[in-house]
Amino acid sequence: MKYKTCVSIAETTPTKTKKTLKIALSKSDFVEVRLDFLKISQIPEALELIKKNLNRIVCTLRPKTEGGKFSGNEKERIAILKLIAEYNPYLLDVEFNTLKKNSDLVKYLKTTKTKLLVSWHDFKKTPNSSELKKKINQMGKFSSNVKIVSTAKSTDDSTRMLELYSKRGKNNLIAFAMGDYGRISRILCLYLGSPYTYVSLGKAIAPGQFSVDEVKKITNLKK
Ligand SMILES: O=C1C[C@@](O)(C(=O)O)C[C@@H](O)[C@@H]1O
Repeated sequence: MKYKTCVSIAETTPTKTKKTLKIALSKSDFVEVRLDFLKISQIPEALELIKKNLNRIVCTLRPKTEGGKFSGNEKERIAILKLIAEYNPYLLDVEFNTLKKNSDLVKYLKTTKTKLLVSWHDFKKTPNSSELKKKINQMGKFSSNVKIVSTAKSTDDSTRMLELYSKRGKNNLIAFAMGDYGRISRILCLYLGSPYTYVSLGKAIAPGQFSVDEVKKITNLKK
């Protein structure tokens, strides 16, 4: 069994994105390109530069309200999400809150072949089990690829996120917690069925992220 990684990259120019992507792809199964770190005008160029590798790329365009850096307005973000969908990446990450508010976008994405990863983050805490389960059920209405990420303030918070794997039904679930207390869940999620875990190339872009080398060392202990 191979435990898979997804390196998150967050560069600020299309050229740097391409360069870092090459390194990331040589070390990791998948790469998440955080397109929200680019200026709006640079995103089409970046997509052209990386299109050859999009079958291993998760595209993310996170708004500021969800912890991202996208600098434009929501109308612009929706238009760019539609553009990204045309490139048919391995997965297109779209927030649950965005999908709930934009039935037009949901309809449009259905007309493309793009596989959607519906995501939800809590940057402050880990909700209780029943809230988490309810959330997953609601998210599953948009896609069978579901990602739910919380912030752990205790080991118990982290465990609660991992318990979700026994309730995932038919969903491809990615569930773990950010923060120091969540670090263990970034590894254990792999052993519970997560398709991959998010890692960095060295500098963490989210609280508690391991580097790709660290995760490889750990997962190679058990083959
Ligand atoms: O949702 C996630 C997970 C993440 O926040 C992490 O904690 O590793 C990193 C983000 O780039 C990605 O979109």
